[in-house]
Amino acid sequence: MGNKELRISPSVIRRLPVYLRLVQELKELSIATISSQEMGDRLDLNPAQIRKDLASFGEFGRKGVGYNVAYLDWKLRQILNLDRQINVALIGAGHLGIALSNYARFQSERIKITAVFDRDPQKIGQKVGSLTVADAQDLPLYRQKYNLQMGIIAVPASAAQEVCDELVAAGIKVILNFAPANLRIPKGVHLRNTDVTTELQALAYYLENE
Ligand SMILES: NC(=O)c1ccc[n+]([C@@H]2O[C@H](COP(=O)([O-])OP(=O)(O)OC[C@H]3O[C@@H](n4cnc5c(N)ncnc54)[C@H](O)[C@@H]3O)[C@@H](O)[C@H]2O)c1
Repeated sequence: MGNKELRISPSVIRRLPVYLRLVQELKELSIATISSQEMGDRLDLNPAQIRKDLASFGEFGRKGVGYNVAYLDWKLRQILNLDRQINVALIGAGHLGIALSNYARFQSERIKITAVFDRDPQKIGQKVGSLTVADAQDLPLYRQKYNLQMGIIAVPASAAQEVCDELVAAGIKVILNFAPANLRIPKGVHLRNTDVTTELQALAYYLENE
């Protein structure tokens, strides 16, 4: 990973994949150019914000013409390092791990689950899609062999910190955690948590009381 992200705020980085998703939709609709106004309408975002976000990476829109969709696609992928294959280590070949391994959309986005690990002897050696579940102890070996750069934690909360530490020790610095646990990470490691339960709990607030 380059040091380019250090200059760009995390909130801008979070919006870039949203722009990229819109760009994919536009490509499917054979739309060749789009203005920041139209992007804002489609994404429910302020067009000035979009222009400012994109301008952080240089001038690539033209006044009165808008953004060239193909160029935007190329540029966003370049910024997000999605112009190359990113190999992912998935830890935990349980219900969620298997579902994630079979989720084809990652593949098309150049993010590929290249190795699946577990520590349960019953699971090690089993097939998950086209992959064979490996022993979690062998993570450092696989990390080198397959250039694993990203980790996904799909183990129970009780094992999540230990797995996180193993990923970090193996040299993986970018981690997505699905376990409902607050993980400690050293400086230089980037962690994102996704917790379906807390999302649902927050949504439950909006239910009307009967
Ligand atoms: N299943 C879901 O729909 C879902 C949704 C959101 C979040 N989650 C969270 O994702 C995590 C996994 O959920 P699940 O339903 O797949 O659980 P699961 O019990 O089906 O699978 C967990 C797997 O992790 C493995 N494991 C445990 N400790 C390990 C370790 N130290 N190293 C390597 N592997 C280890 C187990 O052997 C098992 O195969 C949980 O934290 C859960 O809360 C699950």
